[in-house]
Amino acid sequence: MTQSAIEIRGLKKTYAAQKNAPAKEALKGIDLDIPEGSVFGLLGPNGAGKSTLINILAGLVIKTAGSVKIWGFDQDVNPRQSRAAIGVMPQELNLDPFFAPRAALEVQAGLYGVPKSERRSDEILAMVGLEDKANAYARTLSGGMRRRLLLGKALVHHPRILVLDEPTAGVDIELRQMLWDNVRKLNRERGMTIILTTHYLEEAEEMCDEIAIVNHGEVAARDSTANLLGRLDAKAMVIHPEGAVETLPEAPGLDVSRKGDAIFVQYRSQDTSAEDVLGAVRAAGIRIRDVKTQEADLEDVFLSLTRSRAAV
Ligand SMILES: Nc1ncnc2c1ncn2[C@@H]1O[C@H](COP(=O)(O)OP(=O)(O)OP(=O)(O)O)[C@@H](O)[C@H]1O
Repeated sequence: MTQSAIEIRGLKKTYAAQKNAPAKEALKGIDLDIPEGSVFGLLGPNGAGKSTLINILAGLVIKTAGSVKIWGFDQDVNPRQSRAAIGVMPQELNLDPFFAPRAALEVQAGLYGVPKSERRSDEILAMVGLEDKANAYARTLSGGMRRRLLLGKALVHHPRILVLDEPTAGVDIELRQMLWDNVRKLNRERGMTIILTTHYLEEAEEMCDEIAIVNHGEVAARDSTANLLGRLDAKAMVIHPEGAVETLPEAPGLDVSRKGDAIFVQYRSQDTSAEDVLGAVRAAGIRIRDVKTQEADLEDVFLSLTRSRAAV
């Protein structure tokens, strides 16, 4: 059986009430096992609790209840070992502006107590493509370079598990590709377990073996990427007719409604083709002036998953 790199049981986090805000239960009892050697995606809408979860793993936020084991080490019993097993690339570009990349890596290694003989700063700089910026001040680095340096910093203590919080939010295609390549390499060649949060379905599809969807502080779904995305094949077509429409088209598998003057048709691409939809529209005597198709986006995905879960 595959070992768990991370084992989370009954994890709860309530942020205390502030002057202007009531207490917030950000995590409501999460149980989650993340298999060793996997690339695992944490998806969820804004405010779902992903950052809270990751920050607890990273030791930056203190949990309210429950237990977390990282690489077999319970955070409460072996805090040092559990922290050493994990590296986190944060979302914010929070770099000390006075340190050049090589110095930043050395300082980080020092913080983690990595002996000089085991430091690999130049190797890491080469890996993230910053060897020619080794001695440039951080404030002179572009956003993309800063992000790569943050990835480097997360790796200095040779962690078994790498956590990437929204690694490609707002980055260009070239950097995204480079980050993906790096992450794949770390996973395949070094067996590193990777956990990433993302808003991009495409990224999750490309990178992750398994996905957990977090919603309102709970795990709403957890499955292999293929199974999960297969459940999300909802599509929609917006059809602008010539003239007014008396009767809406009807056919099995179609969910038809009006959207202003247009006709809005939702269907599943596994069971229904675009031709089936257009055929049903023509069969209702409607002449088509224009058509647009829409893929399900992440919001639809969360809605459909949370709805189907509520219905169980
Ligand atoms: N320090 C804090 N104090 C009070 N409430 C907080 C704090 N941090 C987060 N929250 C609240 O907890 C909930 C979960 O937030 P969290 O940042 O974990 O969500 P998220 O899924 O990471 O969202 P995003 O995708 O926007 O980063 C939100 O309602 C948020 O407002």
